[in-house]
Amino acid sequence: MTDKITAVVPAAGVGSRMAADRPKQYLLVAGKTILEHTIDRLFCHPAIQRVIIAISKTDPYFSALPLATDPRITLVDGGAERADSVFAGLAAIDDENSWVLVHDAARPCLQLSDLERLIATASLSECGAILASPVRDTMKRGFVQSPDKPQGIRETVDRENLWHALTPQMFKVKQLRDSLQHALEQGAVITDEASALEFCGYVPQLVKGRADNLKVTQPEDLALADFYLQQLTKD
Ligand SMILES: Nc1ccn([C@@H]2O[C@H](COP(=O)(O)OP(=O)(O)OP(=O)(O)O)[C@@H](O)[C@H]2O)c(=O)n1
Ligand SMILES: C[C@](O)(CO)[C@H](O)COP(=O)(O)O
Repeated sequence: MTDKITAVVPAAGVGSRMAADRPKQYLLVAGKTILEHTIDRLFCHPAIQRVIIAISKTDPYFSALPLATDPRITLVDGGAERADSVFAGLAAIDDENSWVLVHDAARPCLQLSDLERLIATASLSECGAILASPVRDTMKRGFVQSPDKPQGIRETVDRENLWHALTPQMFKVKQLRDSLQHALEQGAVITDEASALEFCGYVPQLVKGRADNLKVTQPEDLALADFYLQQLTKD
């Protein structure tokens, strides 16, 4: 079992799809900012003793949070893309043989049971593991018929063994740092940590996670996140 894990939380995004008056990680839900809920969820696990948060260089919000004086928190400057922010977080970890768990600031509803299962699986895996949720809907691939028309259906995608990648995603620091560096240097499009390892030929494992571990992305997600968080505080 893994007794010490560092978490890296990319929180330097602008939340353009949310179209709010501030980045979505600073919107209030169930009495706190989304970022604060996310950090609270991570510290629920005793193995997570340090959280590195990547925030924008011009972030005016973080310093007003109680988190700003939490000794378990380290701040780093985020980058242009999520992968750059994660890479900056990894640079703040000295022990490259230790475990790192990357979790989106925008996923505040993570449950301890999922965190425990991810850690248990990843710590026994050669290539780490990620939380993921099996696709439940019929999946279509669209195509642009013309700029002024809705996309048409190109095909129905076989959803057998198709998953939504979630976070946290957990790996050994060196394996993730080297994979991310190589993939980015090769110009690969990296939207999650596992895709960097895949690019380098590794096979991370999928751990079935709860579908309520949503990434708050657009306005209608706020009410759902509030509902889920209210349920969590009742437990
Ligand atoms: N340059 C970036 C971009 C994103 N993120 C973080 O990565 C997580 C997942 O990204 P996403 O949901 O896409 O957030 P945003 O990029 O802020 O949203 P949008 O794409 O709507 O602008 C978020 O916690 C976000 O803060 C980051 O740390 N650095
Ligand atoms: C990492 C991630 O949460 C996996 O689904 C997701 O890719 C992050 O959101 P983004 O919009 O791709 O940055």
